[in-house]
Amino acid sequence: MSEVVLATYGLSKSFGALKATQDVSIELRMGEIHAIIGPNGAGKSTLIQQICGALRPDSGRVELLGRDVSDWSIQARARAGLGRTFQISQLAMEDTVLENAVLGAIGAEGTPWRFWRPALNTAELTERAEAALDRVGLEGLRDMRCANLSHGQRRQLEVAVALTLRPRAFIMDEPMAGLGAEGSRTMTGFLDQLRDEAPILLVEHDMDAVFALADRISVLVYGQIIATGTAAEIRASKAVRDAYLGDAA
Ligand SMILES: Nc1ncnc2c1ncn2[C@@H]1O[C@H](COP(=O)(O)OP(=O)(O)OP(=O)(O)O)[C@@H](O)[C@H]1O
Repeated sequence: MSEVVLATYGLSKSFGALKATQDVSIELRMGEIHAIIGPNGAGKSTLIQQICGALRPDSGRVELLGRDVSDWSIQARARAGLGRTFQISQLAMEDTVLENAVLGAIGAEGTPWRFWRPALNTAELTERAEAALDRVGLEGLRDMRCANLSHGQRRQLEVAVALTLRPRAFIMDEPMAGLGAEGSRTMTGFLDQLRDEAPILLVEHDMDAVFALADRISVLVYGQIIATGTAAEIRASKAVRDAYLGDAA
């Protein structure tokens, strides 16, 4: 079995009486896409936030590349190789595609934010940013203002920004959200290739994309993982049908 890159052990988080995640243990292995699915309010965002370091769990721990990162900041986890794309865009709309990617690369180096404009001349950063744009197919749009990109192109740029960190593991929160059929196909094809570079923990409501991409799927319901398995195993699971997928399986 391939190497575990990212793992949670017994992550629990409550908001008052509400148990948003309960004893969640999952593994992300080299080369795989592991999807987390579940109904609205199941705890998917809460889980991701605990993995990224935005929310402190009540109990449990997070390991990245075999190191316990539970007490590390978001930035420290990112520098250690945890790449992330967000549900809500973090792009600087007035800046160009290349400038946004360079911003990501600067984040990777830990350079203070205010120095970023002069840093545009730093060949290494620009090279890293250009390589990431190349990788997502946006190389022809490097001088376009981000505000002028289509929604799908912005999603691609968000992945490029994350790629400038040279992540060892990716966390993606609904990368298909708001994409039309063609945009979803493009993104699906892209994620399919990306998994070889860095495994992806994928939270996604688009079940066509999940079943097309995921090597393994974990189903989260009321904060608990009720099943983990291949797409075929998850489709066949009575517990999953009853709790979530119903006839969609
Ligand atoms: N900061 C918070 N304070 C109180 N309750 C919260 C907070 N964040 C989330 N919750 C609650 O925790 C539960 C899990 O929410 P979460 O957003 O993690 O679910 P989700 O699976 O990501 O949902 P969706 O698919 O709709 O994004 C929900 O009942 C939500 O209302």
